[in-house]
Amino acid sequence: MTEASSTSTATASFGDRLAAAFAAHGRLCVGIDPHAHLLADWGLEASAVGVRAFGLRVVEAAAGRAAIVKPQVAFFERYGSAGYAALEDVVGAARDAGLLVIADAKRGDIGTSVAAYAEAWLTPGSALEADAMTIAAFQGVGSIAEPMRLAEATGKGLFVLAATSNPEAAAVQQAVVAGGPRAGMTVARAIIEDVHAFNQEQAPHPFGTVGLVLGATVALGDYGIDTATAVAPALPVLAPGFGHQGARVEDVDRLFGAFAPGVIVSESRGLLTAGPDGLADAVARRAEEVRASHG
Ligand SMILES: O=C(O)c1cc(=O)[nH]c(=O)n1[C@@H]1O[C@H](COP(=O)(O)O)[C@@H](O)[C@H]1O
Repeated sequence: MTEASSTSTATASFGDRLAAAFAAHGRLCVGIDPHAHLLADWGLEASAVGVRAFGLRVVEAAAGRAAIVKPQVAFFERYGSAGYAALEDVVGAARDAGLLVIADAKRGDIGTSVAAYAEAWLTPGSALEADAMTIAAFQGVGSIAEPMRLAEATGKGLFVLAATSNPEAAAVQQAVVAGGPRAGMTVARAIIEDVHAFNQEQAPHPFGTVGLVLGATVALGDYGIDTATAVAPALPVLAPGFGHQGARVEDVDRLFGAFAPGVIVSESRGLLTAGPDGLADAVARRAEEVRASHG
């Protein structure tokens, strides 16, 4: 087998797929967050039927206009097994429509338990199969070693919470690591270093398998994060906080510095308030603004 043919038969990594999605559709991620008030505004009932219809409508509006959708699992979980069935339909429809799906599940636990969460979202053929999931490493980055390996093996991605958009997280994420090889670094910075080290051990791709969640509402310097660091350009960054939480698309380069090439601009309510009839146009406009401001 030639080198070229062996490459073409290998599973594409999440980093390869993310780069392709950026090139085809830009960096906008549309959040699927069926809040109760949005369901009411959209004329949908507060039920599993309502969140299913909401999610499918967002998928329809995002397909071909944005690269990524991010269903917020919590809003589906409220309706128990029927909510999960609705989520399966929404995730499946999004993937069929060519969108990358980041399941916003924010799982975290001891290693054996978090490994099972990762199997649910990242195993090809599983009922909830997504392209990536959000995950918490506040029980130690070592606790997510198994999900990191699974993602690498299956061409899936992970986004590890590091500096989140909510202000009340600052005291924890700016705290200083007490021991081990990252002693003296902030928690947020230590997570970045560990994620980068994992990606470095894998085959090179445009972006690593494991990325970060860095809120667009926070000053990364306050978290001990150097936005000029050389590790940054290869890291996918899920950046929530645009729109409703106050961050602006035109500030991406200023906020993220060297991380900007990997930044996914994520927005939920700011787009979803356009309503079912206005959403497609709102997504198209925001995607264009993102493209105009940072490629
Ligand atoms: O992982 C996330 O997506 C996330 C991380 C973070 O630091 N802050 C944050 O707001 N989020 C999620 O991003 C979405 C933000 O929604 P809007 O504020 O409506 O755009 C919600 O689903 C949050 O759960």
